[in-house]
Amino acid sequence: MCGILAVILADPNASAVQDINNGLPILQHRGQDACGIATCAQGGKIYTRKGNGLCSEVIRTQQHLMDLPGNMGIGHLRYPTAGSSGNAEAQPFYVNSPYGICFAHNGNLINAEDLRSYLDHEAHRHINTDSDSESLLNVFASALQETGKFRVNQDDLFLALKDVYKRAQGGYACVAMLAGYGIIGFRDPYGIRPLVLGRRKSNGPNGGMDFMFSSESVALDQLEYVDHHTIKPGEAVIITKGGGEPIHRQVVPALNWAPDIFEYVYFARPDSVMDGISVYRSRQNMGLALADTVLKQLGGEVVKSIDLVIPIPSTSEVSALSLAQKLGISYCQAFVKNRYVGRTFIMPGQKERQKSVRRKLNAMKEEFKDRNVLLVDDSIVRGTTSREIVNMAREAQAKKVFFASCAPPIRNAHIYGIDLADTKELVAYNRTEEEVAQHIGADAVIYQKLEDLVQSCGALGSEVKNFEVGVFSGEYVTPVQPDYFQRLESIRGQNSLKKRQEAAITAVAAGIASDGDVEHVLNRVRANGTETKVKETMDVSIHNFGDYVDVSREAGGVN
Ligand SMILES: O=P(O)(O)OC[C@H]1O[C@H](OP(=O)(O)OP(=O)(O)O)[C@H](O)[C@@H]1O
Ligand SMILES: NC(=O)CC[C@H](N)C(=O)O
Ligand SMILES: [Mg+2]
Repeated sequence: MCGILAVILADPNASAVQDINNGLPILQHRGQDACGIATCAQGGKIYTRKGNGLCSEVIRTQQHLMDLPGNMGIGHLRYPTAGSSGNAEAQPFYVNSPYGICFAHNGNLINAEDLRSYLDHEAHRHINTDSDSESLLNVFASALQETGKFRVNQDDLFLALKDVYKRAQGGYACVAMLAGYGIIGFRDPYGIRPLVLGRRKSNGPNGGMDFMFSSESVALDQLEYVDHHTIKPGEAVIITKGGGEPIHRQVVPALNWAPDIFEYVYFARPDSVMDGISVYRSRQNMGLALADTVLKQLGGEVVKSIDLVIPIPSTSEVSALSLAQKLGISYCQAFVKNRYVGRTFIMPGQKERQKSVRRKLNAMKEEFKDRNVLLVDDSIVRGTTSREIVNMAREAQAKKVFFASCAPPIRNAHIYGIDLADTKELVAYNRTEEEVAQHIGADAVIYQKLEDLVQSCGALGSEVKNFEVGVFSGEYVTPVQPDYFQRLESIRGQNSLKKRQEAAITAVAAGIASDGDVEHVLNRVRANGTETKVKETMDVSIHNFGDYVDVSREAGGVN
């Protein structure tokens, strides 16, 4: 899952990077691995700064901002999908031909390999990373190159995008910046990934309008961009640097309008409106519907015996409150969150995630002692959070611990940009609900019904009635090649092997461990407690290092 932004200001002397740098932290919950900004100054010169880390780690000083001049630019926050988490895959990507294009993508392509082969054999374009986004940019650039023109116009751009739509399969919401020309936003024909456009009166001497594209409306709200327009499936919008109104075009007919329901369940901020649906309201509805299921599944007597409904901060708070109100049970925020620890699920590396749940959440023991509690979370994915949390409730001497999830059991891969986990890592994979309860140590687990989840979002008066729900149902909104899942698993396997090898080679080269096979080297690194030293030598963030060691442990090599 990623966050994208693009800004173009009416005043040619104004600085777009301010808005981008203020907007990215508002979308930080969408990606914590890497961050980047590219701007374009007068004369068409492009400036970029990107790398691994949070935005505050990548854009650290005033000088960094001053090094990004120009009145238009794009920004990206990365939570990687199937590629790697290396610096080289941080976005925006740039190609110099034709015209100089910068590109930022939220989503995941399910035919990335075919695109690479097309780019290699037919378009003769070199792709330097494993990122599907780099391929997508090059498909666009190649189509644009076909015009053979010295300068392009809007029709050329829309035509090139038609080619992108024809070739790219999967989920994608994208922003692009053409040097000296303007910015573009477009969205896949199924409307899986979100994109919204807003406008603001310019403060510049000549008036006019500033424009911003964003993954979520909350960034537009906070930066005072109004009059929000949801980019429709298959629609593209161009805004040129000369001022003037955005140019909208339905480049290809919409094949559906099925936003990813996981945005409403977990990813988006509650104060965003996506595809006309308030995330906050959808979460309230999830809580109400889940209350009915809890009552049905546990029965009136058991529900009466529950003393407290307790949310797992932060995402489930809205739903847990409406659930508590509907069941007439007291609501208690008995887990307190350390606001300086980020989202745990989107951290790379199981060990890091596990540690972070404890660092992030603290149980107020006196609220649990001798009470029956119903813990509510938005979803149970790997079960990392729920297992730790139930444990903490038990340590605090709760009597009965029930666990309710606003989302149904997750048993399938997410293939459109929210890289949930390898299916085998999903706690509900090949487990019944009772087995999940046992695994996380709860007295019972109550899952939302899929139809109730869909209804919670779909009943909110938007045009959107369909949702992408493949993680729950195994049925995906786009056609998927039959061997795709197999290939996905194999890519994941190769990636984890590559990471283990890199870590082991570094450890040996730095003299931290003596030579041996990969798993033995990593075993020694862990046993000596020299992970940090290897990390420093590798110059990767601490999160990423967690991943190196974890994957080796998951593979059975390190205990
Ligand atoms: O079953 P798991 O694999 O643990 O994943 C699910 C958990 O991860 C997320 O929390 P996270 O800490 O990422 O974010 P939040 O603070 O927004 O709830 C989500 O809200 C669940 O609590
Ligand atoms: N989660 C995303 O949207 C990621 C975008 C892209 N597939 C990447 O890995 O960089
Ligand atoms: Mg959570």
